Amino acid sequence: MKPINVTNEIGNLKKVLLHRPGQELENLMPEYLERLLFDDIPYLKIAQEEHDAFARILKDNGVEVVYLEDLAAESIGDCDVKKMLIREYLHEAGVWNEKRLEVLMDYFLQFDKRVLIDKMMAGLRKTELTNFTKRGLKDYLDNDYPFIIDPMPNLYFTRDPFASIADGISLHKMRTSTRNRETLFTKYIIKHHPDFADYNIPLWYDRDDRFALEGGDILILDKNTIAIGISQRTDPSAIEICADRILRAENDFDTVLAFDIPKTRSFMHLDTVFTMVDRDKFTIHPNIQGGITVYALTLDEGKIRIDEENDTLENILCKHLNLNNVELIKCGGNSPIDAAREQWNDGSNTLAIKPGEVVVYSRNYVTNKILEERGVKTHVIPSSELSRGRGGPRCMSMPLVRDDL
Ligand SMILES: NC(=O)NCCC[C@H](N)C(=O)O
Repeated sequence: MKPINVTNEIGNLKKVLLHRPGQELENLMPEYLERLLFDDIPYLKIAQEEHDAFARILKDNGVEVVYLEDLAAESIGDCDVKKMLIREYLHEAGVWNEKRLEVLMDYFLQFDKRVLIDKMMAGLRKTELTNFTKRGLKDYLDNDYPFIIDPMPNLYFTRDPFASIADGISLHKMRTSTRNRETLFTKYIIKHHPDFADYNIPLWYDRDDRFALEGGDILILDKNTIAIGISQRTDPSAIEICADRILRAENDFDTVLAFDIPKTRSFMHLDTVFTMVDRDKFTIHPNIQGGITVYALTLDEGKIRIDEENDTLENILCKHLNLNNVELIKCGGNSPIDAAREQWNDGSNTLAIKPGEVVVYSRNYVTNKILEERGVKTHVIPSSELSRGRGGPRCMSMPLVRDDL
């Protein structure tokens, strides 16, 4: 079996990548929430219990669950790789002072692989380093800043740093430096992990590419069609570059639909406002139904051709997915109050585990009831704490293998 195979959004989910939230959440402080892209501080113990319930539901439904932290640790086959990873991690965390680098290399090298990965993810408090002394000018200026290395609290949103597409991945350049560091783990996994390294996995985008692209914006609507959001997190030029590479490769994809969505935090990624739940059913944020523009990117005589689609979202989806009818299921139904509240908690962000079966957050009960009434089976997970990071079940998962449809 190829290590990556994803040609749709809703086929039987076979293997998925998660990250169990860890100490990185305990390093969140009110002062720095905005920069770290959080709106509140989850209670770690309960967040872990909720996350375990998520993983349990997936496993009970035949999905193999693998964890980012395990794969990253298993990628460190020898001491050279370990050193390379730590060095790159430190550089990307903004450490450049030679003396500080040396001390931190020694600090991280003392740990076994799995503990090392947890430590890297958690970040480093000044109090954890015995004899922390001021080295660079920055240390004098940041006197009150409690971290030597920032935590990576968004890691449990495995949807974003890379996306599985056909037998390859797009490895992302993230919009913000806090999230860009996350993609380093994927880089090492595909290069060094025994389950991935031998496959020469195609890269449709790379973290060294110039423009921002995030996985929450990428939805594989069917084996021919990929949707990518032009959003607060994803640049149009990144979509063109990625589309060009995918459309030229040997696979069935022939169209990339670029959805121009509002560039605001509440619309963050395309999957914040639009997910696929069945062959012809989608959840949506009520506000996108009327007013979004979609551009169809195809290859025409070896060059990317762009067509602006001037039609309703329903008609655009019917046309490209060869369907007679599609159902758009509004988050929160017809009540603007329920819609706003449940949208805040990712009511439109569902993870399909097979056609017409999705994982959803318990707190979005209005939307969940509507889904059930429309014939969609919901697997409900607890959601008091996980939702505080502003992502739902789709954001918290990256499919590695799905059945083709
Ligand atoms: N695909 C997604 O919408 N992921 C959710 C990411 C939430 C995270 N706190 C962020 O702002 O990046």
